[in-house]
Amino acid sequence: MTLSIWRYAHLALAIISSFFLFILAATGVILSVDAVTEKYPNYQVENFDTINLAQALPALRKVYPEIIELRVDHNKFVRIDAQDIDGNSVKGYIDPLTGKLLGPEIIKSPFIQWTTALHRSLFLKETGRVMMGVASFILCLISISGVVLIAKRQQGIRNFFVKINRDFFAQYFHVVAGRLLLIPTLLLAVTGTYLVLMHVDVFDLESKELVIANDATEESIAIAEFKIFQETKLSDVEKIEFPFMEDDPEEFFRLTLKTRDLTVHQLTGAIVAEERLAKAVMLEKLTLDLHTGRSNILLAIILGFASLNILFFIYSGFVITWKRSRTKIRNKHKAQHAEVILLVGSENGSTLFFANCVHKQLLAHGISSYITQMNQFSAFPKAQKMLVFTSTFGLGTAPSNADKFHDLLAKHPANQPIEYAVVGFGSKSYADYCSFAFQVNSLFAAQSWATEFIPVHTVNDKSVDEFTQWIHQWSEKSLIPLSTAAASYQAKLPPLHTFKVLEKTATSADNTTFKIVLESTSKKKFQSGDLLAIYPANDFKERLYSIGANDGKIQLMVKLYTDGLGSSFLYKLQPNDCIKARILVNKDFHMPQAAAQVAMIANGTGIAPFLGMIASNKSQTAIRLFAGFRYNNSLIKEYGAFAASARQQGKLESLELAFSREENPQYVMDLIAANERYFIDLLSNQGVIMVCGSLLMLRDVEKALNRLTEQHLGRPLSYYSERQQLLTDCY
Ligand SMILES: Cc1cc2nc3c(=O)[nH]c(=O)nc-3n(C[C@H](O)[C@H](O)[C@H](O)COP(=O)(O)O)c2cc1C
Repeated sequence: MTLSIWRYAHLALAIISSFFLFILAATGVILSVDAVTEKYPNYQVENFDTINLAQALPALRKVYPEIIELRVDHNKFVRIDAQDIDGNSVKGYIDPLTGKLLGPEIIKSPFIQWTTALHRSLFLKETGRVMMGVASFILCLISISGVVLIAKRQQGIRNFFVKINRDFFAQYFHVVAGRLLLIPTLLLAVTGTYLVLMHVDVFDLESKELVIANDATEESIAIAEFKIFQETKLSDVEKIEFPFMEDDPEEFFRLTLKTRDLTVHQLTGAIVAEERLAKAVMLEKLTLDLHTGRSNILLAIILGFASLNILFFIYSGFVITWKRSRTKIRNKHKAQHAEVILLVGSENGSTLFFANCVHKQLLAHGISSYITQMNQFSAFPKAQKMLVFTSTFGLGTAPSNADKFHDLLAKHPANQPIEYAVVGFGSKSYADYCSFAFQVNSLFAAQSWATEFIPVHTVNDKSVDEFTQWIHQWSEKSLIPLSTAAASYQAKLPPLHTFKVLEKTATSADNTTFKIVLESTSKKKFQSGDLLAIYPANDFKERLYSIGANDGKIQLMVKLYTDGLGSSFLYKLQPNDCIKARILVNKDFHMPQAAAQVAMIANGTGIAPFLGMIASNKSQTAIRLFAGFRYNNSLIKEYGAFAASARQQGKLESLELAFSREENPQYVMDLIAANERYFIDLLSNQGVIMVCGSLLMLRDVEKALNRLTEQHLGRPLSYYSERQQLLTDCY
């Protein structure tokens, strides 16, 4: 909870000031480049810091009989405004010991002047300065809240600089750059704020005057003898105004030094008046040096990077926020009425994304699903199933939207039995891998009303493959078909394409399955086993069909349900009609390339991808097809004809059929039992079994195969499925 307050403060401050910070940072980068480049060409002379005025001024007077002004800038370049012996006006950088002209006066380009004005005040004068000052102050607060967030993330300030595990690019670099450039960023922010405060007269800038009596009796001496000139280094000088008329005792040298202003008698060298600068003015100069890096090239470069990094912070900060908030929780059903409850613990939004993909599919299947954050856990009187999707943070602790779950679960016990399943999202780079998910699993296990539906499952680094493994398990046990295609759980959905209907068969009294052949108008590539996602109601409701690829065309086998949204939509289509759909690559259910032997087991429309795989079995893999149907109807005759032709071409070894509603009812499990030896040999010889069709059939097939492997091979079926020797796609 406390994390949230800091995070919200950090975010709110960033949002409020982002526009101004963007301008400050972008112009800051330009000005820092200018601060670096203005040091080239280098007009600083050797041993500059040792030269005093008693050395420099007499030498310069020889070369320039009339000097109006001498300035020493923050680069330690000496600039003169004078007339030379020939009476020519000279304005430029000189060697203070020889008077040699080193280069012309540099005037800031209009672009730099424009950038400076924008940086300081947005061209809005005093109002703009105040706005930029406030933005700088907010940057201080953002930096401070950022430090707190990093400390919390690192489990304490002691671990501030401990290695950071990479979650995703924007977040990783936001934190890494935040740590690296914290000091320069704070420096920019504090000095920027102070400079604005100076300009709005918050501090006393009055110089204090201290008049020293002039000793009128002193004799005239050469300026090289002036004590004050001997004591004053050029490096302490900002500006010297020379007397207008030489020898006139009423005309003085006026020296603006770093810490004081002096009026010096031009004949005797006596200090006539001295004004000491207020501390605030000196501090302002120092602040300006620190803010601009104008007096130190290394500082200018570091500050330039810090400014550039502020731009990156703005970008990465918004990416993080977008990722956290991109998945919107939308519920169609009320919590009190929902049968399936999805509880989500997510810090950065990725777990919520996975959970929401499941939620949407459940809704599309007409299941009353309700998704909420774990910290919103309350009474769910109609719940039958609870699915927990949670990440782990810190040292195995809850994400911030799940930290109250422990208490809430105890507070709201259910009055009905509920089956739960927990999916943990984490990273193996942490010692406490998914430990919060395990804690939650144990919490549920301790509730009298809760029964574990399937064991806790972990997902490392947001692996879609590992997540679909859980989907397989959960679907198979619940008989609720969820997509096992990785593409269904990726943030970037494949694009929609237009598909033209080429052919569609009709259903008949003894056959409710029809075939529809589609062609992609954009020549989109696909393989048998991929899925076609259609949107019959033109909304989020998605229906998936297994693709059988046939000569570059998509062949679907669809069972027509009178109230089926997807099947009736497809059945109404006529040749030449076009639909929008997307192809979801289902690489876990492609024809295995390395296997010498493949057994294909299907029931009903599950035969569709196998028809395509057999038709394109050019490598003549030894395929046997085992298929179960209800009736031996006209469609089966077509399959028979297809199989006979495939066998002739060497693409298929055999087709074995089982009919459940004919005389001597049989199921595919009976076909497996009748071919025991074949299946045992196939698995021991690295062959692959593919299953497509109903989840119920899959469950029975797996039972039958497991019995075989345990009895004859001494291993459970899971041993072979882990080795990709059992591929399934059931619904
Ligand atoms: C600061 C931080 C601490 C983390 N701590 C753990 C941890 O202790 N155990 C773990 O398994 N994963 C840990 N992770 C990894 C996340 O749990 C994992 O990236 C997860 O997928 C993030 O999901 P979310 O985006 O829904 O929050 C941590 C990640 C971050 C950024």
